[in-house]
Amino acid sequence: MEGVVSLKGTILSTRVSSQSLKPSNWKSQFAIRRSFPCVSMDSHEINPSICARAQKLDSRDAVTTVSPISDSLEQAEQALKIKDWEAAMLHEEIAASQGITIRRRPPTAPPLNYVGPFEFHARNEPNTPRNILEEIIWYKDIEISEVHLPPLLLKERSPLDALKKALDSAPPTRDFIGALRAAYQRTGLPGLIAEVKKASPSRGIIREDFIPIEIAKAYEKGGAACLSVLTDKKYFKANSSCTDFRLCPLLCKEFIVDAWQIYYARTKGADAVLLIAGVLSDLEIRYMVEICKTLGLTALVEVHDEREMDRVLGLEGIELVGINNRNLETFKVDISNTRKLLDVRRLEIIREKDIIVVGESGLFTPPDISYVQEAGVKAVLVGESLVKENDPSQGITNLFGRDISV
Ligand SMILES: O=P(O)(O)OC[C@@H](O)[C@@H](O)c1c[nH]c2ccccc12
Repeated sequence: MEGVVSLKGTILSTRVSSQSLKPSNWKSQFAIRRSFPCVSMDSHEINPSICARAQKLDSRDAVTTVSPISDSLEQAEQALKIKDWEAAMLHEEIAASQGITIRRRPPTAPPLNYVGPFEFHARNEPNTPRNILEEIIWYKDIEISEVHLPPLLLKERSPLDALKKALDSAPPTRDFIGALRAAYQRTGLPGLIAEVKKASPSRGIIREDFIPIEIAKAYEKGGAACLSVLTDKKYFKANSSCTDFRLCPLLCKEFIVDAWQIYYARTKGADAVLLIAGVLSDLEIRYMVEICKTLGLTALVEVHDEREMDRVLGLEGIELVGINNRNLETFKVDISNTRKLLDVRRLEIIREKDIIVVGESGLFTPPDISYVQEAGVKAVLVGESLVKENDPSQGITNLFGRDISV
């Protein structure tokens, strides 16, 4: 069985035999030291016993140095994978303590994406995703890191070092929030983030003749302040990575579970990325928002319920918050969700922190736009109602009840 392991920054291909793991001895075979290059764990955020385990088990983003006591690389690889899996289990504990119901990985066995002896792990009930968001998240992990996409794994085709190098010559990012503010001031209506998406798990194929660049151009002509491009291939049928149209500022709409994806999006022309609070812990959001800032990207942090909203409003450095009217676990859409989350107390925090709120999903008519605007949003994210129009540019005029391009 083929396996790949990165030791001391070198990518090495190894052959992993199904026999190579002996659970009783893998821990004693190797000394594993890890360091935390950029994450500091605030002990006040996490309960002390978790914190103690965190120090023991370390973080998924840690840099790993392995000193093989025996000369078997295969066993080193297995030890690393088990360690990683243990750390992921710790993550689940932290996430659960913050009310996150989406499990990042199957709970009762190492995830499907692990090769080697774990490939025969049981497909029992807890290892079946409970809803579509969980399924997407589990698959995303496989897609970016472990699954064998020919000829190489996605992450290994573009390792972080290569992405960082590519960024040295990348054009600067454009001001996503600035564009939304300017549109709001110019039109008196919420700034439009117009979404380029071919399909979704809830709606199926939305548009058959789907040419992203044509749709993007029509959006810009119709007065969109920013674009959003869905890049998930399996569930949203995207046919490109975050295409850099070089039109208005661009949001790369991905299910981000790994900081590597942020770098990748930046090299593909993104000016902003989506962070979903229902999937990411507070620490991860803070960490990823910091990465975004160093890369000049805007983070749109998406919430769906009150608990997520309060978590996100309590974090430092948040500038753009999206309220998704669609429950990604059930697909139910209800635009009154925007109003429900924007009560007087939260609106006050939003004003104090100078946060822009984006109303997302299920917006089809001028009354829908007025409704979320009155609730307090200064921007909207709209896909389906525009994509399915023959002329998406005219779709924008219909949506706002007037031509917002002038
Ligand atoms: O097509 P709609 O209902 O106008 O929705 C657009 C956008 O809000 C939706 O695509 C979306 C919002 N958040 C997401 C997170 C992942 C995938 C998709 C989304």
